[in-house]
Amino acid sequence: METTNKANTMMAELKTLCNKDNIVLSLSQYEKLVGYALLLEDWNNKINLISRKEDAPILIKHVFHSLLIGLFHQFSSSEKVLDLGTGGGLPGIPLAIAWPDTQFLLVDATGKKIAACQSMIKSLDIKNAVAVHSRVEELKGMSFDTVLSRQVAQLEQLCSYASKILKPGGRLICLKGGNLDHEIKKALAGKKEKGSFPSVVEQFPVSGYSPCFTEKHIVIAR
Ligand SMILES: C[S@@+](CC[C@H](N)C(=O)[O-])C[C@H]1O[C@@H](n2cnc3c(N)ncnc32)[C@H](O)[C@@H]1O
Repeated sequence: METTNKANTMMAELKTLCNKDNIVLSLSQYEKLVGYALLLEDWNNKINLISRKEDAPILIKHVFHSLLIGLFHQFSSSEKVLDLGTGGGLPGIPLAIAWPDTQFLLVDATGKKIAACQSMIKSLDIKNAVAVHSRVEELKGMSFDTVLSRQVAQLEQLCSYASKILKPGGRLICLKGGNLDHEIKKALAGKKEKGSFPSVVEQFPVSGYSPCFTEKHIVIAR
């Protein structure tokens, strides 16, 4: 009974935010997103997946934050997406729920985090996401239209990984915090060693979407 009340309150909160920002989702997608936030909280009590600082609800700080990528990039049905360093499934699981026709591969170097992702994907019956225990450098014979990454590495390093696995014309989309000017300059300066990737880097502030996202940006490298 208590869990149902908590889930209903969370659903109402998420709906308010999504409606305000024109993120259109069905009831079953809201249920899965709330279900994911609850499972992530449970798993986080067992293994370290996300920060344990209780400064903001998981649903906003992690789930809604991941969904914001969809406001800056429309995923398509034929698109192949990699979530590099997914940890507990961020941003890959919320985006797979929101974009059920797009295929998401979630990879992480830590096996127990991937085991948690696999369990959550199964419990939530998410058909378009697969979680694999691997370092990104070890993915062989695979290429992607889009590489996503949240809180994994400096942009220059992420561009180096992405340049080897992106299809021509693909993009790297990162969720990052702080002042990124120096990081972006370094990524652009290092492009000669990475087959001219990236040629363009854009950053979009997301602080307007919630007070939880002060100094946070979406960075898109092409
Ligand atoms: C700070 S966590 C962030 C996890 C998640 N993206 C999030 O936003 O909560 C960084 C994750 O990246 C993974 N990682 C770092 N380098 C990696 C690599 N080269 N290949 C795969 N995973 C990597 C780590 O194992 C760790 O789980």
